Amino acid sequence: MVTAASTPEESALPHTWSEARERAWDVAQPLPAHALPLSLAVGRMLADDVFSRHAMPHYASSAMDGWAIAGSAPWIFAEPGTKLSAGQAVPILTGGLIPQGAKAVLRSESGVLSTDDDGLPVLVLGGTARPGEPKNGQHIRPAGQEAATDDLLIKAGVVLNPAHIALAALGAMDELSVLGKPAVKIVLTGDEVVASGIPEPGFVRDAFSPQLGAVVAMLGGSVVGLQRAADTLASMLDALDDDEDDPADVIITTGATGRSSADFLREAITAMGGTFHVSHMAMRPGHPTLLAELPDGRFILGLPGNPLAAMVGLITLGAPLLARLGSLPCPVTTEVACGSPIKDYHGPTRLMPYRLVYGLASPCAHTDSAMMRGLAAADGIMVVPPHGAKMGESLTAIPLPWA
Ligand SMILES: Nc1nc2c(c(=O)[nH]1)N[C@H]1C(S)=C(S)[C@@H](COP(=O)(O)OP(=O)(O)OC[C@H]3O[C@@H](n4cnc5c(N)ncnc54)[C@H](O)[C@@H]3O)O[C@H]1N2
Ligand code: MOO
Repeated sequence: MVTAASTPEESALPHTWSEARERAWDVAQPLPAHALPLSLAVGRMLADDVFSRHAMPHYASSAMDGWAIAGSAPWIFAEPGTKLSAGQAVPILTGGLIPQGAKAVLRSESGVLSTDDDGLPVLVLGGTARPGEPKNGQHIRPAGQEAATDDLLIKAGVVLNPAHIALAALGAMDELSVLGKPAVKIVLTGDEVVASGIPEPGFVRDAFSPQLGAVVAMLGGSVVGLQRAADTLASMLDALDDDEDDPADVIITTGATGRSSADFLREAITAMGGTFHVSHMAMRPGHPTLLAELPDGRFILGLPGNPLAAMVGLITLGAPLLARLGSLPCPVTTEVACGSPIKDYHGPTRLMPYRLVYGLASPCAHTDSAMMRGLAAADGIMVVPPHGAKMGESLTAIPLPWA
C-alpha cells in the first residue's frame, strides 16, 4: 500500500535504522488467506479451525486380520455381507467393515479351520488363543473412536506439520485455508559476477545465489524465481516486469543500488511509477538498501551488492516486510552487553556482527561491507548508536535468521 508519508527518491532524507525497520513493517499488510490442496500445505500457517467432516473412523472396523465372529466357538461360516447370528463367522482383514451382528474379531493366529461331525468347515479356537478370547468388542475399532463429526481437529494459527496434513485427510478435508506467504523473486545484477570457479581479477564470485533463497525462507518468504539482470536500464526494467502468470509479491534485487553509470535500479523503479518507502538509511553497512513499491502493489527490496551490506539490509528491512506480509509476528530484537568500547562514528548507526565471549558481545573481525568472515562467525548483530558504546553497555541486538 502506498502511504502518504512515502517520499520521492531524490528528496528523501535517510531514515534511521529503527525508523526504516518500522516502516518496512508498517507499509505492508498481511496477504489474504487462500485454499491449498493438502499436499502443498505442509509448513503453512492454518487460517481457519479444521473440523472433522465425519466420524473418525467413520465405520466400525477390524484392527486385525482374522474372522468377525458372533457367539462362541465353534463357528460356521456365514455368507459375506450378511448379518451374523450366534455361532457364525466370516473372514475379515484389518480395516475391514465389521458385519452386522458381529461381537468381536478373532485374530488369524487364534483360530483354526476344522470340520464338524458332518464334514462341514468350522472355525475353532486354537493356535495362540488365550483363555476368554475373543472378548466382546475385541479387535474392533468402533466408529467415532478418534473423533465425532464436527470435532475440532486443528486450531487456526498452527504451522501445519505432516501429521496435521494426515489428520486433515482422515477428517475428509481435500484442501486447507492457509495464511498468505510472500512469493519472492530474486534478481541478481552485476556483469562482473560469476557463478562458479575462481574468478579472474575484475570479476567476483556470486555470494548471493547459493544462499539468499534459504535466508528468504527462514524469514517467511518463498522463492518463486531467480534471474539475472544485465547492467542496463532495459534489462532491469525487463527483470522488474510482472510478465509471469503469477507475479511475486516481493522482488529482492542485489547490487545496482548506487548511482553510478552501471546502476539502474532507482531509475527503473522511478520509470515504473514506483514509490520509495525507504530510499537509503543512516546505517553502516548497507546504507543504500532501499524499499519501494510498484503501482501494482509489488514491493522491491533493493540490497546493495556488497555481501555484508546486503545481509544487513535484508535482516533490517526484509525481515519485517516478509513477516508482515506472511502474518508472522514482528521480528524481535534482544539486548546484549557490549564487550569492548566502541568509538563515536559521527553519523550512522552501525550494525556490527558480534561473538559472545564470556557473555559479552565482542565485535567480530572481518566486517567490512564486502566481507563475510565476520558474519559467518557471528552469534548475532548488535546495533551500535552513532555515538558509540561503553564497555558493558546494553545494546539492541538482532538474532541471526539461522541462529
Ligand atoms: N560514490 C559512491 N560510491 C559508493 C557508495 C557511495 O555512497 N558513493 N556507496 C558504497 C556502498 S556503501 C555500497 S554498499 C555500494 C552499493 O553498491 P551497489 O548496490 O550499487 O552494488 P554494485 O555496485 O553492483 O556492487 C558493489 C560491490 O558488490 C559486489 N557484488 C555485486 N553483486 C555481488 C554478488 N552477487 N556476490 C558478491 N559480490 C557482489 C560488486 O562486485 C561490487 O564490488 O556502493 C559503494 N559505492
Ligand atoms: O554501506 Mo555499504 O552498504 O557499506 O557497503
